Amino acid sequence: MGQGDEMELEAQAQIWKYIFSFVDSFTLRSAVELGIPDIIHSQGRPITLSQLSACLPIDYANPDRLNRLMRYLVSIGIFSREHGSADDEDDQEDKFGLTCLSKLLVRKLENNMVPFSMLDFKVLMEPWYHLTWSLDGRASGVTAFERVYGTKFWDYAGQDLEFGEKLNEAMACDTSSTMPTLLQQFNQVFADMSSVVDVGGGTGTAAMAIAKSFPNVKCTVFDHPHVVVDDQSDSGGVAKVSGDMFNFIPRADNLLLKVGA
Ligand SMILES: C[S@@+](CC[C@H](N)C(=O)[O-])C[C@H]1O[C@@H](n2cnc3c(N)ncnc32)[C@H](O)[C@@H]1O
Repeated sequence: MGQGDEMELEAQAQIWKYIFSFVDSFTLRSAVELGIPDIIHSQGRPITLSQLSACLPIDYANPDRLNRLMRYLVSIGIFSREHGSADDEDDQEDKFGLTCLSKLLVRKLENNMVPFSMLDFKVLMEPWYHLTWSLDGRASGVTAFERVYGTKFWDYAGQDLEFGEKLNEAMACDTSSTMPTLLQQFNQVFADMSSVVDVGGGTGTAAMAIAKSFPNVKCTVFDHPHVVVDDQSDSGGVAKVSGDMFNFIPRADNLLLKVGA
């Protein structure tokens, strides 16, 4: 085979990968739904397919399909696989273990990313079918999301409460994992503040972390009414104010705008 042929094969493989990359999302989600990372973690060591199968929350797992699911997830680095020994009758089955990726999918462990993997993909995926439409000048500023749902993304989260709740959980889990670094890196910046409003601060994870580390800073979380309920009482040292930031933002010496990790 010539070098050109090899390059074309490699290019084809890459295109296959991009076309079918949604398989990664759905297999990973299925593993989380079944609690596979939790099961392996609770055993404290790699386990065989039959051991895994016995712990799954379904009556009877199809062994062939479970095997395929696990092998696919091994191929993308989510789980590890130790081959069984042909010489040892008691140890012939392959064993599946956690990798540093699947450790992030164990519910019990701090900073896990389970809420992100459990977002409602149906809601999120539909607008992508309208991506090409949204590039057309005639879409005149309407996003693909607005075309499908007739509203902006963050407003939709206020209408579909189940989706909104999962979204808030995902944002909070991301913020929990990044706040310790943020507080450490900008220690002096926070120490010098007298008040701060976390604008679009979700359910208040960042504001509560600031209030805990810097009790002298008056902290307020500000977000849509479906995310925070106005509540001036002391909840984790943080006042809660709801509204639309394009209309009004509570007064403070500092504003925090954190849109993700
Ligand atoms: C990407 S999330 C970030 C949440 C949080 N700051 C964090 O880092 O985890 C954006 C947040 O901004 C809020 N938001 C979006 N538009 C807003 C608006 N016009 N007024 C107030 N909050 C808004 C959303 O409800 C959501 O909670």
